Amino acid sequence: MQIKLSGFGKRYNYEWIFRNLDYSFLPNTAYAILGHNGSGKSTLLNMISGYVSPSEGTISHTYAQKTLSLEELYQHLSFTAPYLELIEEYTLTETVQFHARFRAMRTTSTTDLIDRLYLTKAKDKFVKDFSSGMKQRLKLGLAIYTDAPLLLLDEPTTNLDQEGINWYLEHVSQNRKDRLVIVSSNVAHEYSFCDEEINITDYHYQSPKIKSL
Ligand SMILES: Nc1ncnc2c1ncn2[C@@H]1O[C@H](COP(=O)(O)OP(=O)(O)OP(=O)(O)O)[C@@H](O)[C@H]1O
Repeated sequence: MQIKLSGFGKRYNYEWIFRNLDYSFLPNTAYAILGHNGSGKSTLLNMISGYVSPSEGTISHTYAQKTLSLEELYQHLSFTAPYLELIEEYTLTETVQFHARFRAMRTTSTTDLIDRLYLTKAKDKFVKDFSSGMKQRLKLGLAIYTDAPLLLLDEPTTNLDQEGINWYLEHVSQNRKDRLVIVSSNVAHEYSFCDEEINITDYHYQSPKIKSL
């Protein structure tokens, strides 16, 4: 997967979040989008996923020498973020089975994925009874092990303790080969494996009046 942003910008009401972003995300590379709280990291990740439209500029997603339409893109990306919800009424096993009905997985079976999550003992537990760290591990596991060439992770270690962070780093590192991985973060350990860093604040818009001061 390759992604090209040209003259990319986002404005909410009258406020430009970022502007004039020209960037190419190359295949088989891991990128970190960095910046302080409210700088626009999640907005950019959502735009890369096709969920949020740009206010100006264009984006293209290319896979196997073909430019993907928005509908095709959804089958080629895997995305998780702290604000995305799980179905609380399902057990862990039901959650994994439900997900696997719609998406091809890199794991061999439901049990295989649950074992990789180190959540075997919780296989029949309802998601609503999971701790916040268990939920985050489940969301990350579903994202990392979905067989998609584009993996987007927004603040991946939210709610994880040190053991959970180690688990995430091990599994994302094992599964980054042959994929484009983009992580949005302001915590160093979340993106230590990344090859490239983009600071979204470099693309913050200043009006010509402010610039000249
Ligand atoms: N739907 C929206 N409508 C209006 N403003 C929005 C909307 N979504 C985001 N914003 C604004 O855009 C800016 C960037 O938000 P965003 O969530 O992308 O930042 P972030 O860098 O991911 O922050 P954090 O590190 O806190 O998660 C913020 O000022 C936010 O208030």
